[in-house]
Amino acid sequence: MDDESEFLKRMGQKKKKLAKGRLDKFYYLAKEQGYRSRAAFKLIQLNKKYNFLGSAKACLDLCAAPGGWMQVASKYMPVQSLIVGVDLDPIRPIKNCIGLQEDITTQKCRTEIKKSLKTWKVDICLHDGAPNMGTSWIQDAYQQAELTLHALKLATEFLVAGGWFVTKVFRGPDYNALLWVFHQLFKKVDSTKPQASRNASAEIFVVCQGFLAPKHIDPKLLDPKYVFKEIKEAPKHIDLGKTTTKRNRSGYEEGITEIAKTATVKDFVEGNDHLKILASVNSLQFDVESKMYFDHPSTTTEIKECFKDIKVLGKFDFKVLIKWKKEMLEYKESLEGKKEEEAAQVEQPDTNRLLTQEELDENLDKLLEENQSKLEKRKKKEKKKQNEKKRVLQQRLQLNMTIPGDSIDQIDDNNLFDLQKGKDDQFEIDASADVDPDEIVDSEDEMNQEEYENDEDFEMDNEEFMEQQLDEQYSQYLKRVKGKSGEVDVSRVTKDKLSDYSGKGMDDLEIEDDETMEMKLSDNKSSLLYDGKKRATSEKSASMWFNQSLFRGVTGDDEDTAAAEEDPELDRPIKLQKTSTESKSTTKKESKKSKKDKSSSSSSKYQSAPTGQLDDSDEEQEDAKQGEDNQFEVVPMEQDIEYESSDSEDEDSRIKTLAMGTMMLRKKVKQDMTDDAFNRYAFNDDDLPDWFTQDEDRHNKPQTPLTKEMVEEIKREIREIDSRPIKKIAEAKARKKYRTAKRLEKLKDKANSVVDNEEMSNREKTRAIEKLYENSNKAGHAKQKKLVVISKKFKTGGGSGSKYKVVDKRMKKELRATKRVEAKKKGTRK
Ligand SMILES: C[S@@+](CC[C@H](N)C(=O)[O-])C[C@H]1O[C@@H](n2cnc3c(N)ncnc32)[C@H](O)[C@@H]1O
Repeated sequence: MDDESEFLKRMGQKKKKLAKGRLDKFYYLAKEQGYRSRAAFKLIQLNKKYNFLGSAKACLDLCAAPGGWMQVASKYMPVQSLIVGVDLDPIRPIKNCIGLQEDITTQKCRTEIKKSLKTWKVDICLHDGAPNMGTSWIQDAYQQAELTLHALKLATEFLVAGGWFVTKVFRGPDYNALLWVFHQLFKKVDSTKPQASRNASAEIFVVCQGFLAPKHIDPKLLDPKYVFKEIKEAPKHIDLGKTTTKRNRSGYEEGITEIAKTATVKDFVEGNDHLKILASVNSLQFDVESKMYFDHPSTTTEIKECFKDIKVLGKFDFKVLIKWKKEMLEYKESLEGKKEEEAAQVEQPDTNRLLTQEELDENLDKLLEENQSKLEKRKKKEKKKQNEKKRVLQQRLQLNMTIPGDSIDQIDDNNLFDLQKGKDDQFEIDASADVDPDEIVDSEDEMNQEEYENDEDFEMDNEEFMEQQLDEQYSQYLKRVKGKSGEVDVSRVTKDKLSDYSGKGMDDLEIEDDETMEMKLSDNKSSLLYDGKKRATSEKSASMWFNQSLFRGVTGDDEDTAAAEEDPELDRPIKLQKTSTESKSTTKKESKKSKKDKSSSSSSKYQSAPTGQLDDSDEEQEDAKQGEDNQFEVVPMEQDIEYESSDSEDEDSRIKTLAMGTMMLRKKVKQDMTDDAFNRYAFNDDDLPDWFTQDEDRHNKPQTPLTKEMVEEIKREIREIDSRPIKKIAEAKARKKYRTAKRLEKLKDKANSVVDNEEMSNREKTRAIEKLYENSNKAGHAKQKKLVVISKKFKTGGGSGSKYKVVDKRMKKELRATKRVEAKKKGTRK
């Protein structure tokens, strides 16, 4: 019989009522592997840790039914081992095992075991007993301890010296006393809790090894009356509710007279400190006031069982209880809410009656308050958005993702816009000339509705923020991959982000684009208000903007810039479009116009001039006209041009460019290549999805007439150039070579003179020549070996014999200078 069955048996439950959650993996594993109880895995795990079964020849299993441990013992012990199992309940026969139906506390059991073992002693005595009776844990814990002591008594009788005793113990008041006894009889005592033992269970397994087998054991050592005497005699009063036991013993806490502390389930559910309750009581009781919780369908048998013995609850049970408490609290609140509603219905029978003036005022006040709070929320949100934008902008600036002119411009233009707004309301009226004021209010209201009454508002912000972060990282990634300048990617990414951003249409997209990239040049200087400072900044920004490589090489660019410099009429401020919030209130007409602007921008790729003069298209002329009306002219955004940055070009593309350049030296090839670069169908598509354009940018590269061989040839040339030594090294090497040649020549001369010397004998000549070579070699080595140490403080001095020559920087320089001067003097004298 396993623990849960035992537990439920004690609680008067049947196994069928067992909550499914309690049937864990070991239950199913036991079923699968044919073990009679899940407890079998406890022994398997204990044996894995201590390996007591492997070498045992005889085993006594006390409290063995239904026989799971016996099965394990017969499996892990050597074949032909003797296994005797004893239990109150009958044990179904197990191959090669003996089963006895006895009470282990009786003398009869002892005799029966003796009969079965004959003259044998056992190497291991197992005990997994659980007492069969009891109403509270404390009582059962004592009985468990008592049973363990009985098992130990049997073990001392039948164990061989050095044998093992493995027993289950409940961690209760008698636990330490038991451990003490074990220590008296065994060499080593270990407490462990195998994985298969539930956390919720207070059981623990004590593995005693090396039975000392004393000749005489004091009977008091194994007598519960004595072993647990101290506790028994403590002057404490027991209150165990319905049941009383023959013994008095302490509870969990020292000095507490009442062992079983209880609280009501109502206290637990409705009280403020439910954790404190759980920590301090032994059980929770359903009283009359808790009846509503008792009857609730979520109050399962498992929960009721948990309430009976709080102290043995595990983490999982605690969680279940806390969840249940939460649910009950909600249930209670809903009940109260219903009651209140009913009461209100009773009190307010006629809702259709006419409201009094006071009630009307009250309602109005409420409405006003609500609106006020909404407005405040909106302001806060707007401020937050602005701050966020500023932060992102700063980040981009730090990462060089946005050119400074761009950002300054943005701020300037916003201010410029404000200035206009402040000085002359005419502009605002102009900007929304065709707008029905009611419509604006309505649309704003709608926006508010959407923005501030939506619960997901905050999440949207977070998402947006996250998006931004991702975008930034993506742009950095693109920068690395493609070696492009950051600002281009940023513009694209920003655009992507905006188009992806749910809840924002194309209009928003255009507006946000304005904030980052798109600029407008006003045709009519006089119609716009701006002050000098800002104009200067704008001009600076404009010049920075047009100085970008993007505008280099664009037809007419130079002329336009030059013209702008010369013609004061063209000397005008750069204007950003309105900020997002202002623009949101613009009319549909405006948004339509911006769409047109956008389409015109995409259709005029590679031909757009910074002034935004778009020649042929009627649409564009119309736009220009409209722009004039609104004091704006749209400068199409150059978005998809590939910027070649020589700095960041990788080796391959540099080589390809070089090869192309070489090819283009021939006029015909140059012309062909230029012609091939244009396709009359290219860039004609409007409103292409961003993912498509991006992909196309990345992969749609012009087919060049370059051949592999050409590229390889250039690569080889470059490699050859790269492998050449640098000039200084080459010179030094040449100098060395020259010096060696000279030395050899001198040596040769000397050797010749020795040879020619008629006064010397042949022997003398040979020696003299040998000496010459020796000396020359020595001189060369000595020079090489001389190390120069530059010391600041002159602390380490090298004596005359030292191979180090210690100098300081100053001295070295001075020495060189004097040598130089001397050399010069010599030169002039010559
Ligand atoms: C948890 S079960 C043992 C399970 C067993 N180890 C297995 O693997 O199948 C506890 C057993 O202790 C037995 N028991 C309790 N008190 C006993 C006693 N005084 N004498 C013999 N057996 C007892 C119960 O009958 C019960 O079968």
